[in-house]
Amino acid sequence: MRIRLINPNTTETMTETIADAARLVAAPTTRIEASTSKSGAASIEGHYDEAMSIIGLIEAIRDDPDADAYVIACFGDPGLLAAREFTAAPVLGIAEAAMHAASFVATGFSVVTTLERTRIIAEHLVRNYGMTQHCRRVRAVDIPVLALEDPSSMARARILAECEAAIAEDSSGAIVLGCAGMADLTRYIQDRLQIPVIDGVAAAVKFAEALVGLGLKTSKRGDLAFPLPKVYRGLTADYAPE
Ligand SMILES: O=C(O)C[C@H]1NC(=O)NC1=O
Repeated sequence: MRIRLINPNTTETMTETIADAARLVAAPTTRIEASTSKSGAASIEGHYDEAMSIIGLIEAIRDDPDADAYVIACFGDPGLLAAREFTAAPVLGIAEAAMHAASFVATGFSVVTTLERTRIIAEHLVRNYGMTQHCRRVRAVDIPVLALEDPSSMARARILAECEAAIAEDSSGAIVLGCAGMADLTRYIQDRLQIPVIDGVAAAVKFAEALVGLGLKTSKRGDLAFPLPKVYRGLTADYAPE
């Protein structure tokens, strides 16, 4: 099978980190093809950035209509329901996937994300995904997303310390990494803290494989039916069904 992995921000190097994490767990028969949004912000750190990322996300799906599944590799899961309208293939958001995976291996988990403002957005996701009884706390290390790629930011050490605090203070049995850019930290943290650490990129890839293996596609009844055919002025992501 073939999964289209979409980084909705415009940072190619982060797409490479994400794709490496996906390929590490993908089945031998799964091909991971990664794309970086052609429009929007270099990092997504708020509602506005998420909104600005959705056209690029939809265009990435439009440009690869025959993937068996799609993964939105941004912890805000931007445009998840719009993407599920746009295609019949399964679409996974890394936040939703990570939270469900964590709920299968622990009775409570903590999320460690980047900025305070995205911490609040992650709390909205916890509620929207029905995870309030599983998520003990959402934490932020207060570093910008792109600092994850800067060794001088000490991001790795600060994230590890926040995970240690989560274990000591939150009664959590698992940690969810709250940013696609943290996808390369899973082993580093898990080996040091001896606790399940879930990166949403890896979780989403495996859930995509499972859904495709079950022959499940996105429902086209109700609110996830294909969009009504119309022209969208000024945009390139017109929806014109075959
Ligand atoms: O919301 C965040 O902090 C993380 C989110 N932003 C981004 O550009 N990729 C992400 O996964």
